[in-house]
Amino acid sequence: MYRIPFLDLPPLAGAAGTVRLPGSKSISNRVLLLAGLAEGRTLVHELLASDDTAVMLDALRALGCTVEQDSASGALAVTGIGGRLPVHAARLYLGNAGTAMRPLAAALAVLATLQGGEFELSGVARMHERPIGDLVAALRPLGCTIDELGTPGYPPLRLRGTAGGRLALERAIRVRGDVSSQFLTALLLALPLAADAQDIVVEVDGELISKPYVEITLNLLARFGIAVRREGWQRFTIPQGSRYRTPGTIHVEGDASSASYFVALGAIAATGGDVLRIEGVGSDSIQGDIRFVEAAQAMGADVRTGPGWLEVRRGRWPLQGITLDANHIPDAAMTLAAMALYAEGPTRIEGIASWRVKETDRIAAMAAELRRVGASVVEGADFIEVSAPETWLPAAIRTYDDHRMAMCLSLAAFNPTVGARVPLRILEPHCVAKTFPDYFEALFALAKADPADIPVITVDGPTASGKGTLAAEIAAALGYGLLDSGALYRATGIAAMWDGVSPDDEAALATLAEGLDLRFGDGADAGRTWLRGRDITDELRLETSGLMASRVSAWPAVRAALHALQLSFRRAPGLVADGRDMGTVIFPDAALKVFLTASAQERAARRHKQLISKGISASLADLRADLEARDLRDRSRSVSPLKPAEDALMLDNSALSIEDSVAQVLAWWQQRRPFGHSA
Ligand SMILES: Nc1ncnc2c1ncn2[C@@H]1O[C@H](COP(=O)(O)OP(=O)(O)OP(=O)(O)O)[C@@H](O)[C@H]1O
Ligand SMILES: Nc1ccn([C@H]2C[C@H](O)[C@@H](COP(=O)(O)O)O2)c(=O)n1
Repeated sequence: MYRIPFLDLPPLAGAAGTVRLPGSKSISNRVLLLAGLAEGRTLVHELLASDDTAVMLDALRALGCTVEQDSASGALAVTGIGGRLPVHAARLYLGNAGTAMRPLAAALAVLATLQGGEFELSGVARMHERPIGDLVAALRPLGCTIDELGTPGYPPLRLRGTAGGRLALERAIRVRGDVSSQFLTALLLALPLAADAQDIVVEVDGELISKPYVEITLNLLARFGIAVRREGWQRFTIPQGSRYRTPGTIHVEGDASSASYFVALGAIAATGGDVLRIEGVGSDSIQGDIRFVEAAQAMGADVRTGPGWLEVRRGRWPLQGITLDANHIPDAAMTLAAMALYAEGPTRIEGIASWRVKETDRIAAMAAELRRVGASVVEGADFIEVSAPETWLPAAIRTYDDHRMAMCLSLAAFNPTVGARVPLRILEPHCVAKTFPDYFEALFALAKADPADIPVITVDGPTASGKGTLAAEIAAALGYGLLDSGALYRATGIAAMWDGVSPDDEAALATLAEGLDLRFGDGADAGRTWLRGRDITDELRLETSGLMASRVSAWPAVRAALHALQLSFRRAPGLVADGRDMGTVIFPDAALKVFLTASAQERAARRHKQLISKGISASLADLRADLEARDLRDRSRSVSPLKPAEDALMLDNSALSIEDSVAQVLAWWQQRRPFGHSA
């Protein structure tokens, strides 16, 4: 996940490949709560790992459930409380997870009333602005004691009761259904806790919105042994004697709302025979948002489906604007507003008043951010109408701590498909952690870009000037990839030493370089390097390897052999490359070129300190002599000598800290980008 203040997306021109979706948030949190209330152990496969499920898991642990990884299956094992509270007091922090706050509030209100206890539920500031009053209003007449600790009608809440209390269940429980279907879902998930002695009836006031989410609830309740009887969408009966029974094992299907971004991506950018395949959700989905596919098809997407998969190609182009009542797909409908950027005629999405009480006021937020990229937008209390930009603008997109804002607006980066070529900045991209922590990684794995559009920052300079350190920090700050080009020459030198190839045998060295079986680790292995399957991370940094690299790199055939490999590192969202000729030869079109220097004395002192810290003794004088000899060879060779590019910015960091150098380069970078500092 990109934990950085902003992520710049280069103009993206196409998309193809396969994406495996993370588990559905709605299913994950319902399954977790049901498993937590049930008796016995439930193995949950393909659970979504995200902020919203993390807060639910923390809550279950605090309430006395056991949550562990099952080593045999790799699934998450939840051992529930069997409807009996082992813990009678807890303070639960639920972030911004509506799917945790509402059902837990109902379940703990019921449990505290019947078995005694005191529970406080709170969340982030926005959670305290998201309504819960209708649920409180449904629970209080039953005899639940609920204190509203902040603004009436909103979390935080305290739920309390004394053991032996009873619930007034003789009459139907009434709940409003026209603000959020989560209130009904919360009651349906919680009330089986009290169905020992009688049927429990819940009646909905007003037109129930987001019915498909209630269908998910009913479907999962059935999986846990609760067969709710439904009369239309107004009356629901939980039969007497209902008891949660673990199904033993349950699989969470991929998130249909998350699928919408990739369906849209295929419709916009899977051209010329390319296909975008989405795995984890398909024609057999129990999620209402799967019907987003119909809306996307109406706009022109070519979508084929099967059990557990979707395949998308561009169909009609440009897409076609539609008018749709999206009450049945409230979350995925946001993606239609992003597709509207590529449509002929306006796209009007109606029946979406609930957007205003989600993670943010999504109607206002979408309107503001779509306008930022150049779209014309009309908004109303319960609709939004979007027309494609006449002129695309490079924009810094605010995300309002709303995962869907970030994911939807990222689709604006595909503007080269309509003849524009503007980059996009997504502010606070880590908000996607709520449902799809690796969303941007998944997007970049599918996206195609013209290499010329992928920004490169080069850092060249003499040995031990701090290039590697600076490049790694800049890459981390921008979420860009990293090319340590010296490592390629070092690895070639190591391979030559292993194979007994002379550093003077240009042809043999070039053959080695050409077939270099080199692998750079990522994730938990980031920073490690393997040559022919052998870990050479430490060997790579030895002074002997550096000197050998300096010798082999002087041969034109070796440099030619490594050229294409270096270019292949230029991938979205961008690259920081360090070496000797990054700005002069390999990436002459780099957007920013830095030539980093420091005095020989300072560089020798740094190298000395570095070696001593690794327990390697070295003489300062010898080190200085070695690095000066290496610099001389690197500067005076006939091909790609070490020298600043004509358009490089010089940075002498002899008297600068690492932080100062990083800040300077980031400041230069900001000046080069079209976004300015807007937020
Ligand atoms: N601005 C700085 N101030 C102080 N120390 C620094 C600075 N920049 C880097 N260093 C330290 O200098 C040492 C050498 O840095 P680094 O390995 O990044 O240099 P390099 O130019 O990549 O070297 P090489 O060309 O040999 O790969 C490291 O221990 C690093 O922490
Ligand atoms: N782009 C590059 C990178 C490195 N080299 C050569 C010259 C260096 O002395 C040697 C080791 O590089 P380091 O890891 O210290 O950056 O490799 C080069 O010629 N061109």
